[in-house]
Amino acid sequence: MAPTPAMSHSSAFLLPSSSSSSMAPAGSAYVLVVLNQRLPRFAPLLWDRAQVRVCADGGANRLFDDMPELLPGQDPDEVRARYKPDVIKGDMDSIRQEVKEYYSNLGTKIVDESHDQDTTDLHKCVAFVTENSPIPDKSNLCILALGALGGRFDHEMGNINVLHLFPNNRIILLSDDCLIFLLPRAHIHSIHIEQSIEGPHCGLIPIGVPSTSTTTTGLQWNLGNTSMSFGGLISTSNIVKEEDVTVISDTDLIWTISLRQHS
Ligand SMILES: Nc1ncnc2c1ncn2[C@@H]1O[C@H](COP(=O)(O)OP(=O)(O)OP(=O)(O)O)[C@@H](O)[C@H]1O
Ligand SMILES: Cc1ncc(C[n+]2csc(CCO)c2C)c(N)n1
Repeated sequence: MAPTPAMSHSSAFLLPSSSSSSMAPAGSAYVLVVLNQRLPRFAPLLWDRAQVRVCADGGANRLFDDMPELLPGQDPDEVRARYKPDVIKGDMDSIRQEVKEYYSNLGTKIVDESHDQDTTDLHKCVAFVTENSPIPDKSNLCILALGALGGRFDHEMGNINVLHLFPNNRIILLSDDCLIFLLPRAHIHSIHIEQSIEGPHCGLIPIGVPSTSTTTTGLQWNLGNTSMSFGGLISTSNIVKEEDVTVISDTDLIWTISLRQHS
């Protein structure tokens, strides 16, 4: 039998610049996707670490309005000119005209897909990144979606669906309060916990299909060859207990962990 492939995960991209281990994990190429919710406090930090920056439709309004507020004491016009997205993509029903013109005049590529009313703006942006982004080695790509959680429930579910639509891409959904990513089935997942910025609350959730066998280490309530399903057991309000958590499961699972508020 072929050995189970290993996959490691880390939130080191959220470590402050002063931290000794704050650099992106070796080789990761970050792409930022700004969604249409208030920018999280760490947006400027992740912007600087990203190689490509994309706004999903109304996300461009948030960049325009919120970035100067996150950087008080700096000239708002200079901030706006400095934080110029590479691409704005979506069905363009939420971006304000003045914002579209402003970034278009700065050279941002505008991709209007108003004809497609069957896929979300996040879906459109992830498709753009995986198909067209200038990053040469797509295997190192990690897409950080800002403002993906904590808002309208239909949007949150649409965002989680994007994780399942692109199971072979690393996509992390972020808000000020927590992050979420997919653990594709049949890998041994090793999740390094950055204790200064995340935890202790976490969850492992089988969205879509029940798991018949999930095994974990490093949690207060570990699973041992346990099945999970909606209507049965799902792991919420769990607690990380070790620096590394391992998960193996026969179906895709969602991993979520709380973000510390002082970070
Ligand atoms: N309240 C929210 N909660 C979570 N994600 C959101 C929320 N609002 C927007 N998003 C994300 O930002 C993307 C762009 O948002 P935008 O408001 O431009 O979309 P939209 O298609 O115009 O929404 P709708 O027409 O349903 O209001 C969405 O595709 C979604 O991924
Ligand atoms: C069954 C079904 N439900 C909802 C929509 C609407 N919808 C889904 S994604 C999207 C674009 C949002 O920018 C819109 C309008 C649909 N097409 N099909």
